[in-house]
Amino acid sequence: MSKKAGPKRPTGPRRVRTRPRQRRSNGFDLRQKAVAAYPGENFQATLVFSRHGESEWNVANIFTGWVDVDLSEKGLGEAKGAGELLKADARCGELRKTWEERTCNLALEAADQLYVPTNKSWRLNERMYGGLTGLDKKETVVKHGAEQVQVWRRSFDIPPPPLEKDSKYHPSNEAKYKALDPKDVPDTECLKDTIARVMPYWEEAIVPELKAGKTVFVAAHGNSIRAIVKMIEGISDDVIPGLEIPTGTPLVYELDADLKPIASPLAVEPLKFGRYLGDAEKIKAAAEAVKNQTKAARGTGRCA
Ligand SMILES: O=C(O)[C@H](O)COP(=O)(O)O
Repeated sequence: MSKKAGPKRPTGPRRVRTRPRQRRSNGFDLRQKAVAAYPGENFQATLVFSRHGESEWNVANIFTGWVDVDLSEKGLGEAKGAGELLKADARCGELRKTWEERTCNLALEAADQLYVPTNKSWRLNERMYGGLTGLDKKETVVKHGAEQVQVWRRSFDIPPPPLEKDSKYHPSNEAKYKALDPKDVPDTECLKDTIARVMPYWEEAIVPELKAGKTVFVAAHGNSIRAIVKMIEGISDDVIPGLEIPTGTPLVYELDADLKPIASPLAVEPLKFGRYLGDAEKIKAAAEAVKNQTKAARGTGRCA
């Protein structure tokens, strides 16, 4: 069968390409890089977490929970630094974030990705610290003892004491939470409670983008990130107390077609799959500093 002549190609001088071929978006190149880096792993998508940059209450060592506080000068720098690291390593396709928008916006601006579609949800908020909200962490140790405070901070299923409904820190007294179903507004939360309210968002707002092969950047909080990471890494209830999340430091997961994490040689215990971007020694020291926020000064028994 003779080939039917296709449409007549316009005659006249051939258009000379005056500009170099437009490079595919970095996203595609980085995706190719990731696919090439994990041959045989059936790479599907990249997931990046970053805890917010250091906040003013982190500096003051105050239990924060759902209270929305500003970033410190150092935290602003950390947020920008996270974006600079992202720029080199992960082209975000989607952004999921909490109400704490400062870190996201600064990070995406530094990564030249302010155009990324964003979505925010209270479900990514920090664990609600209940009756500890607004209290100094070291003074709380002096009052209740280091062991009890460690249980409240890092146990899997033992929450801090509930916060009084009439407290100025109770979310039900904040306009931005007025639309929430009252049953979703906690008086206190343990990590198990945090997981229970983060997971519906993970399934509905993050998984579909990952399944579409997009790089999703989740800017959230120490314990809401611990909640998702526990599930991704398969960390047990008795090991999870040992996981600390430093502020403003991108944590990258490459996921396979079943959204299972691909092991990374750069992962640091108790992580097996996630790799932090940045200086490993600085990151280790920052995670240790989070752990030591409740440590009293050596030998005095008083708070440092
Ligand atoms: O809510 C807070 O105080 C911090 O953001 C997390 O505190 P933690 O490291 O003591 O859990």
